[in-house]
Amino acid sequence: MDYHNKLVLAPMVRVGTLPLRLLAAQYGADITYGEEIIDHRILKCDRTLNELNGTTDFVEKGTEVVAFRTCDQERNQVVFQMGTSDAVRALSAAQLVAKDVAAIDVNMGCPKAFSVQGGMGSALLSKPDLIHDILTTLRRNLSTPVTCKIRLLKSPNDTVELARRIEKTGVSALAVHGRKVPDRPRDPAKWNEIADVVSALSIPVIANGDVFEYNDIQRIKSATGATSVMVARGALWNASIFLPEGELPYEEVKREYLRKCILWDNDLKSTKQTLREMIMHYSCLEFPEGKALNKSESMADLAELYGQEEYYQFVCKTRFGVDGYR
Ligand SMILES: Cc1cc2nc3c(=O)[nH]c(=O)nc-3n(C[C@H](O)[C@H](O)[C@H](O)COP(=O)(O)O)c2cc1C
Repeated sequence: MDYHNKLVLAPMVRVGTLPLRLLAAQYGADITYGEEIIDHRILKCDRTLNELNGTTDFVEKGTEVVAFRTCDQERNQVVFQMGTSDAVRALSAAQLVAKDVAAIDVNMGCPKAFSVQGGMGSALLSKPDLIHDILTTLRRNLSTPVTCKIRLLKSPNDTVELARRIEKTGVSALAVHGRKVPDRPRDPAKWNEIADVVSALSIPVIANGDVFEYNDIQRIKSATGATSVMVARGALWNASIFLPEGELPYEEVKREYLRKCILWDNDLKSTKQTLREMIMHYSCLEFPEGKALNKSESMADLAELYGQEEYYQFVCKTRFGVDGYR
């Protein structure tokens, strides 16, 4: 996988499922990360071919819960991001999905209590030996490219030192979110500290933080010297951010997102959560749309809310040969 000069959809838990990834790709994202999935969880899954959708599903054993869904269309651009705190477990988890994805990424930036208490996410940042162990184990045993995503450490020197150690493991690229662990999303991303990492490394660095419109892509590249740019919230709010000719109207993007959710039979909770995030950015959940969204109990309800009943019926008939839908 080539990490030079790429536009990247960031990993986003609950929202970065197949429809958002395909939508971002349709609008120009070259590489699309899936939401972080914990190694323990993927290890409890069976890999199954879903003939109704044409997808490859990783389904939690004994249930119908899909932990990770992918398809051929994204085979060469989807990155499986994993939460882990153990090299052997990480390898077993990665081996399950490796041949269905373009790369494996390890999340080393998540500051949430759930991750940190499990020794994952940003807890890894203070354990360079464990980072080395996890990344070298993955690298040596997989033919799929391996990367990781970090946050900034307390001082620029600490970040550069860690980034150099990471580079030595042989990872294909390093994504740097330009915030420190205690920083909040509203705190400005420190592009200058990403620049320090870029100048110290030879591997491609993917710069991440505060890209909210297409022009910011060039701005962050110039400010950091990074070859590639990763976008999270900007793409969640309007996935057409990757279009050089300018963003499409948000209403249109939202409808297109829902159509992809219908087509790929996306999880209802994830669909609603993503639509909620979009609405909260542009409007307010207390308005009729938000209230109706919160009340929706099925994909059929969502199709009706957004005037997609015909499309929904068409997909149902094609998939099941009947009008019904799960
Ligand atoms: C809804 C949401 C979910 C996120 N989930 C993940 C995740 O699963 N893994 C991860 O490494 N970062 C996650 N992040 C962090 C983003 O990938 C990104 O690093 C951060 O939002 C900064 O980029 P931005 O300024 O473009 O939003 C998440 C961010 C958001 C907004």
